[in-house]
Amino acid sequence: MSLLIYKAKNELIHDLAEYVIATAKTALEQQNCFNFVLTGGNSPKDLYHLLATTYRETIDWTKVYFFIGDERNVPPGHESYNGLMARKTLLDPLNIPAEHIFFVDTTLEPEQAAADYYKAIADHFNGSDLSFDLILLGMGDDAHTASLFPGTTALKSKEVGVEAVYVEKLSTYRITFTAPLINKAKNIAFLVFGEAKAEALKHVIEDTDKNPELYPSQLITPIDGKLTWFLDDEAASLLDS
Ligand SMILES: O=C(O)[C@H](O)[C@@H](O)[C@H](O)[C@H](O)COP(=O)(O)O
Repeated sequence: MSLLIYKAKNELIHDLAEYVIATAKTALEQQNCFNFVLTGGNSPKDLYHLLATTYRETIDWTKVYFFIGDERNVPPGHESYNGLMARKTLLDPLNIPAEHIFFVDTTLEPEQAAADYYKAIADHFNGSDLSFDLILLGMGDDAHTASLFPGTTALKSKEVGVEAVYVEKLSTYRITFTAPLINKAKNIAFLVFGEAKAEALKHVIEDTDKNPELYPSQLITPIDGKLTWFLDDEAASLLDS
């Protein structure tokens, strides 16, 4: 069962920050570390800024390990590199050390970049279950999430892993967590803002006959974890109340 929280975006961002901090505190109490997967795109920028400023002193950020759920096939310094946005808005302001940041090495060919990234993740978990404490996800107006785009091969993957996938509509490769890897998480939070996503969101959440080829976000069904949707009023405007 998933929980839907929706309200005006400026309030919602504070709810989301409180949720991230509460989830981190639980993980830190239980295991003295917090394995936190960031999302790319524009939706999380205000949240990252809030965590790095208003919520800076609320947890021991030296015990947090940061990952990215998907990456574009561009050099690490490119403006479209998700990791660069995360560094600028969150990681650099918090002075997170390099050894606590696990990003995709896109100087490699996509397949190698994906394989190396998955190995780095597996090495980090050091034989224990690859269950992230929190995975943040955005959603496109085509219902994609991470880089699980409609009609792509990655949607069919049954592997717990990271895959390189060619996205026809973008005419480029992406590197992405597979749905089975995402679904092992203890907590998953979608951030969906704006009217442009309202129709896709209605299909993702309310369609009884699921069609993940068309609405890939429907693949996100945590095995044991909790799924929470953080929606602004515009994105939620077509949902049955
Ligand atoms: O690489 C990316 O862009 C993201 O991981 C992607 O899945 C994003 O979350 C959605 O496209 C929504 O993007 P916005 O937040 O910019 O609307």
